[in-house]
Amino acid sequence: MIRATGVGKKFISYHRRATSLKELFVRRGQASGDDFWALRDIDVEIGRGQTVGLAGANGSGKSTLLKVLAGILRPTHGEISVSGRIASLLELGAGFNGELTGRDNVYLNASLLGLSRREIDRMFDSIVDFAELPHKIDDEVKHYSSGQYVRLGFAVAVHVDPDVLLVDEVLAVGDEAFQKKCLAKIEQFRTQGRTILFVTHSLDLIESICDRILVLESGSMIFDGAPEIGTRLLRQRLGSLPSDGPVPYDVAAARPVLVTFARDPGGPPQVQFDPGEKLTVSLTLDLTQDAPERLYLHVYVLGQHDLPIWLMETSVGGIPSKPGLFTVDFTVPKIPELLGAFAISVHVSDAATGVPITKRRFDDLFGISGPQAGGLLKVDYEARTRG
Ligand SMILES: Nc1ncnc2c1ncn2[C@@H]1O[C@H](COP(=O)(O)OP(=O)(O)OP(=O)(O)O)[C@@H](O)[C@H]1O
Repeated sequence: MIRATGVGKKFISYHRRATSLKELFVRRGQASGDDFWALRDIDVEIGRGQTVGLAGANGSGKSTLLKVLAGILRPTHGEISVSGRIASLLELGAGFNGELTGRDNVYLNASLLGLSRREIDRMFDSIVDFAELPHKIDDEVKHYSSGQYVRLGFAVAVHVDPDVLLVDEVLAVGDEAFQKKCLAKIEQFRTQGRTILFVTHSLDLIESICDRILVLESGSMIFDGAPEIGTRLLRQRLGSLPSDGPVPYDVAAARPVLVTFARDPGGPPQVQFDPGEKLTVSLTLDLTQDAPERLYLHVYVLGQHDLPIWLMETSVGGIPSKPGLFTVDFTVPKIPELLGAFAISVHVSDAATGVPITKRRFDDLFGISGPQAGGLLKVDYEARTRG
């Protein structure tokens, strides 16, 4: 239904004008004069009928990803494919023309989504009723409050019978009664098997209504999976949950849930490295209360056909016995002279038996590139032609 493959989005920082106060604040502190990657290497596939929450800190790339998926921004790299009618309610300012009346904007917007004039005529009153704006519908939209604007945008988006609904955090602008109405509509869409992707800072909301959470950090997708794990991870990253605090959890004894690659521990995630560069492989594990002590980790770096290239281990007891999510950083000061794409496989073993209690191979890859085009090892050589 929605597929993004290798999607990156670069903005040029020079003369970048903030279009909102929020952006102005978020952008402060970013180096100017550089290319700025708002999204990097995003691979995601969302199937029909899924309700997915998109979360992450301010400026992590959530709105940019929605705009790229909605076709409003063109990705710098990668491919997007979406099947079905896609309706989106993006940030204020995107979608409506301020000089036109609410009525004209409803017609314009719905016709851009492929509805005929007659179809729009038929649903017009229902849209206006849903938005609760009958007295305002013939005013120019630039005179609407942000809440009124969002009401109308949401009303159009849900009336055009979309297969895919993309909703930005704008819902938070509506008052409580309207938010409830929107959530009821989202719930109805869910039961009708439509696909919903929405941005929110409310992790409680994600836990209560989503099948899945995507977590962005500095433009990279650092988690894609179960809401209860993703929200805990994000709370930890945002500092609202102590990393060693007891968290009730009882699905498995120890589960590797996330791998990220960076130069330094805690540094910005990256997936492309050069030989000789520093590499940190960070593994996040989820440990339950009854996890056995004396656990240790084996981490295999796998090459093509899952061939183990090298092994990294913690010492026995290198995993806390306390429950919760924790991260182990394996830092390689100098990447060997290797080339290619590498995956990670993790075994959690109990020293008492030496038997792995959990294994997981992650699909996330990192690449080591160099001037040489093929092969696994970078070998110095000379080519000379004789005769
Ligand atoms: N048109 C643009 N030109 C340049 N930079 C941009 C543009 N739009 C967004 N950015 C930058 O890209 C980064 C990601 O922005 P985005 O709005 O996607 O973040 P977000 O996760 O939605 O944030 P928030 O939670 O604050 O809404 C930010 O640093 C932002 O300043």
